[in-house]
Amino acid sequence: MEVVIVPDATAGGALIAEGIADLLWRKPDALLGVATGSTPLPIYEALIAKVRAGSVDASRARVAQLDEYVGLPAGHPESYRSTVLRQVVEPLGLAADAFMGPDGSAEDVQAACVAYDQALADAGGVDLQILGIGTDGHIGFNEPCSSLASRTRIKTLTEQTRVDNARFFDNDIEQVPHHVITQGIGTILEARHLVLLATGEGKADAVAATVEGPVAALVPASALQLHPHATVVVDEAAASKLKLADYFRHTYANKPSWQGI
Ligand SMILES: N[C@@H]1[C@@H](O)[C@H](O)[C@@H](COP(=O)(O)O)O[C@@H]1O
Repeated sequence: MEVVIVPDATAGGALIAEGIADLLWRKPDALLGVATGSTPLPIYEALIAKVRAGSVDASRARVAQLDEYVGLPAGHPESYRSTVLRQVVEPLGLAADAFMGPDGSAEDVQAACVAYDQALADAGGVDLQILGIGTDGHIGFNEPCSSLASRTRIKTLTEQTRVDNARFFDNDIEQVPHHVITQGIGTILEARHLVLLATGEGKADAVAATVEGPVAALVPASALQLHPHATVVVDEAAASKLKLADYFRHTYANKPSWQGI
């Protein structure tokens, strides 16, 4: 696992967008796994700016959702499908068929989960998966004690996650669904490169447990320790509880420039 400490969220977004640009250069039809929430926005903004400036050609890129609420009406503005379309797919100028996600309004949710895992495999697998992290250490919507081998499936949100996400629903927790579909941790680990961005002091405990704690289902993001190519990008505040922060800084400062993230 590589840990990169950046001054702020903007720098983190720029660094990861550069990594995506390198990937699209090597593989123009790369499948990008995208997370929602506030944290990845600087990544999308930096990538969209590169595309608009003509320095990156994302016209053949494909995008895959990480997770989805269950039971929101189709087209709800806070469904993750609507969010990813608005924040990533449309600004990048991608066609709707370049985008895939689990069907949160399916009658048979379990079948929709199995179908999504299959669709990811049929698409050749995710090349680079962007991840945020919940304050409780969740990735996607894999709440604490999710199996580290889990596949895409339905999950029940913790009260903490519903409180955290209420800001997207008029600060009304009653509007936040209880159930979600999420790529499983086993599914996420199949992506070729995992890139987790965490910013702000509120994520410092979760980051320390993820990076320096034991691999444990209690901290789902700690599964990144099992992946051969995982990059954790954190700002100074999110890095503030890392014991090895100086080592991570030294390592990154001395990294060969050709290596990228
Ligand atoms: N399902 C999403 C996660 O993918 C995201 O990482 C997390 C943190 O969101 P934020 O970046 O807004 O803190 O929120 C939700 O639970």
